[in-house]
Amino acid sequence: MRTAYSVETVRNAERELMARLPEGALMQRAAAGLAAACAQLLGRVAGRVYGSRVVLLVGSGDNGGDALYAGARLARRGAGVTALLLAPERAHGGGLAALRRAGGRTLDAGAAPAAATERIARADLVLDGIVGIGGRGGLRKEAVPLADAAARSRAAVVAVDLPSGVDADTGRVPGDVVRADLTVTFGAHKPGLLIDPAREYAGSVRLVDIGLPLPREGAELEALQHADVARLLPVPAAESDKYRRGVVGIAAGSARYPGAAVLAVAGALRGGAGAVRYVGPAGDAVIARFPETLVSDRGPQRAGRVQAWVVGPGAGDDAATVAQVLAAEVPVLIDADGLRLADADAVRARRAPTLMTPHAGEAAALLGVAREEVEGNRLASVRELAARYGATVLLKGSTTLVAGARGGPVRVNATGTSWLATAGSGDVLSGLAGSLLAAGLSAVDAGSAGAYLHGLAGRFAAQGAPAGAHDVAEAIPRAWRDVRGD
Ligand SMILES: NC(=O)C1=CN([C@@H]2O[C@H](COP(=O)(O)OP(=O)(O)OC[C@H]3O[C@@H](n4cnc5c(N)ncnc54)[C@H](OP(=O)(O)O)[C@@H]3O)[C@@H](O)[C@H]2O)[C@@H](O)CC1
Ligand SMILES: Nc1ncnc2c1ncn2[C@@H]1O[C@H](COP(=O)(O)OP(=O)(O)O)[C@@H](O)[C@H]1O
Ligand SMILES: [K+]
Repeated sequence: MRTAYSVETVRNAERELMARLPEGALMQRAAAGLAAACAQLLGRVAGRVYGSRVVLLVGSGDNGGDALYAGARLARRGAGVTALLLAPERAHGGGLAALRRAGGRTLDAGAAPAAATERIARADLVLDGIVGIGGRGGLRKEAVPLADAAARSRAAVVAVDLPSGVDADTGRVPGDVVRADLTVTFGAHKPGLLIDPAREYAGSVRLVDIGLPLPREGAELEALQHADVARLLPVPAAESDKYRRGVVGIAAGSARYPGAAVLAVAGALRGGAGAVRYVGPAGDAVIARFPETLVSDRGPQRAGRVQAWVVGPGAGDDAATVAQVLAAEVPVLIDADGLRLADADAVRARRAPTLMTPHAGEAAALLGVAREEVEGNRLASVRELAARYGATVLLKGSTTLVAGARGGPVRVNATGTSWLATAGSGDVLSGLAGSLLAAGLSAVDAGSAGAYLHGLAGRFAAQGAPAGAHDVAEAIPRAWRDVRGD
């Protein structure tokens, strides 16, 4: 499991550790890890460290200090290092002295802007130490020309702790920001490194262990890895039968959208339940494609027992079916049209788990805000929805977030690919996650393991070329095998 901690938690852990260590020891650990990552990258982009050109963007805080000490280490290995100082009188004193001792140079970026951008243009590597977890708001205007020059330059850009300008705790991008190829972060991932839109600016992320004593409880985010998902996935035991494995009911599709029913069933059949029951007007289309489906036209209450329901994909305006499903005393996944048709009080009154799976537009409609507001504030939005509905909420998108009904760390999933932005792929996810619910996973586990498999399946289906939602469903077994190491 990968975790991310808030700035406040990181600061507390830092204080606790600093009290036990000699002054400056933590920054030296950070700088050593940072310099090692930079040296490795320089090997790739410039052939070697010796003789390479490194430019440091140095702000007024400890983030700049990290960059200066790392720059000193690279200078000692023969790199030509220039520090561009945004606030020369406030730059980290010890770091400046170390860089100068190692033969590095400094330049006042404000006083010599042309020389500063020219250095960046000719660099092999730019280290962004403008601002880290102490930053507020987007980049200040004096830093913007440096960030722009770095974006234009052919240099590899390495962000120190965070890309300067992103919001560490929320993943918001409130203004101008540095775009990095690699972010070297210290002690713990910060939420902004794992959540869009900020994540997109971080490039690949490397964590340097500096020994921070982080609390076992109290992470803001969790990201499942292969091993975590493998432990969650239901595998039939020798004594299993189809009913013990769980039956998932799919109440989806309409005369207008029969395909949504087919795709939800396609996901459900690959989700681990022992049987899939379909209720709705698209029975013929479902049976034609998946003859193993148990089809009923008698409505959810008389369709036979299920261990979980999925309701909503392609449902049109069938509010009565949604209401019947919500009245069932088994876990329910509500997606698509179901989100619009579900009565909020009926959702809150449910005793069995509820998993809601909106995309940003649907989440915005439920919250009564603009879509952009959800996209810019994904973490706050998913938590707010979960609290309002007393339900687990899975917010879809380039990074998928799953917030539990009772708070706790939010699960984040980034296994997906933008090829998944194709009509019907959400229907496949709803069937898949619903099947995992029927197999006995909690709503948070079903949502996050479902999103994990769905994202991987999307990658396998696409492999760099467009894929349809049915291709994604067909690639789910490959994603299972990949996760289980089979
Ligand atoms: N935690 C740990 O365990 C460890 C932390 N370490 C490192 O320390 C870093 C945190 O250092 P920090 O606290 O000095 O804050 P930092 O990020 O340098 O920024 C503050 C300065 O930036 C300025 N500023 C603010 N907003 C700005 C903006 N939008 N655009 C431009 N400037 C802006 C602000 O100026 P002011 O508001 O005072 O005018 C202030 O001077 C952390 O990210 C990590 O790299 C490691 O060394 C070791 C272990
Ligand atoms: N840019 C993206 N990167 C990764 N995954 C994405 C991206 N865009 C969409 N997805 C995923 O694709 C699926 C789309 O679902 P949804 O928006 O409900 O589409 P539909 O209603 O057409 O089925 C979700 O699982 C979502 O997380
Ligand atoms: K930075």
